[in-house]
Amino acid sequence: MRALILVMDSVGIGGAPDADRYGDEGADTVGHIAEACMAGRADGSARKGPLRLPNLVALGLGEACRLATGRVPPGLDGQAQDGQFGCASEISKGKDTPSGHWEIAGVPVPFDWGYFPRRTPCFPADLIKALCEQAGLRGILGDCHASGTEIIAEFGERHMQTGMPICYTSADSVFQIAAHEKTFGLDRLYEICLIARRLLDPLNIGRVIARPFIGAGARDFKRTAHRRDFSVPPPGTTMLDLAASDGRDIVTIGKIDDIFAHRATGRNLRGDGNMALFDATLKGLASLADGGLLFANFIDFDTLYGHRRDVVGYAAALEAFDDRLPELLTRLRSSDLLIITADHGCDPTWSGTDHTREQVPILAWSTQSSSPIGRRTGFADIGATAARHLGLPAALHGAHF
Ligand SMILES: O=P(O)(O)O[C@H]1O[C@H](CO)[C@@H](O)[C@H]1O
Ligand SMILES: [Mn+2]
Ligand SMILES: [Mn+2]
Repeated sequence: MRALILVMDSVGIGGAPDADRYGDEGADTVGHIAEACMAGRADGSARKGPLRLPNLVALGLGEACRLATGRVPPGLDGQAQDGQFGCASEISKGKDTPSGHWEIAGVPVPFDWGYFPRRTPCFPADLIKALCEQAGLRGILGDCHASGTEIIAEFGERHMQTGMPICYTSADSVFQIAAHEKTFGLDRLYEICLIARRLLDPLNIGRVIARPFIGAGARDFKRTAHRRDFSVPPPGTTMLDLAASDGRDIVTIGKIDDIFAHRATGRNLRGDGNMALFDATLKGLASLADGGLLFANFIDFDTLYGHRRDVVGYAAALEAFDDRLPELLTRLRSSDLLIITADHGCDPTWSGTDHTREQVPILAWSTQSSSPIGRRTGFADIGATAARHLGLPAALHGAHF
């Protein structure tokens, strides 16, 4: 008996009841990608034609979309055959990665994060002064809201010439630092991130993110897999904490350990990209002890395609993930529970480059019959269900389905 939670980062399915408060009314990551595919607007070298997700549809993705928005996205019709499906809206106010993951694990965020204003410079002058003094920097570049790939194209060469790191933010509660892996150095980048982390605690900033990149010039800069997130710890007892206190085996895949500030994150397996992360998931599952929990994050949907507003890439990534699912399903035991979900949306057809407030799918594979999941308020029901499956005490939030 084991429990697996797979988070497809940013794979929202529309219909968040409070989307208008975020300027996201109508945003629908899966729905809009499926529409673009059906209309022939997502044909490229990586893929063509209507969106094909037969395994996710068999797990109930199309039906979950119908619950969230009232309609099945084109190409995703089909009954759920392999499990129960549902959708959930988020309680936490932030539409960011930690808020979504912590809420899944039973800890909605009860406070407002600190954010930086949408103006340049966006960071408080005394913060940057302290950072430069403590880190021995002569200054920073950026100091604005930006897309991470665009800002390294803009400032990367100047960064290489001057040694000043590129600092930027987004609609999330983040302080991101981009620097060249070779000329600036990875260790030095992590070191200044830790200094920034301490300085940003009083401002209630959720994450400092190291964004290393390589390349000789603006045309070939490429971000590397050495990204690190320096998160504040979750503000309550998560299902990971409960599993760890009970001595359970825990395997985390990808950036889950960073998201939970390395608290009760067990053995962590990483991989560069969704396919490597899927390999790591299979490997982690093979070694997962009975009664254990595997918690995985698949980041490419969000970072490579959602934020880049790349519909073709996003559709291809969904299809590639779907393609791998049978490998996982055949490795499950009849006593296991698998839940596939998401942490927020990042509609690649939406304006800007930020996340979108959306509901998330809940696709649960289990041979034990259970009642329909339906529309849930709060992602915490996901963790509550996994905890109950494992016979763990319930976290403070969430009701099992
Ligand atoms: O544009 P990039 O650097 O990918 O940044 C994105 O990644 C950050 C963390 O997930 C978000 O805050 C978003 O802005
Ligand atoms: Mn995310
Ligand atoms: Mn993101």
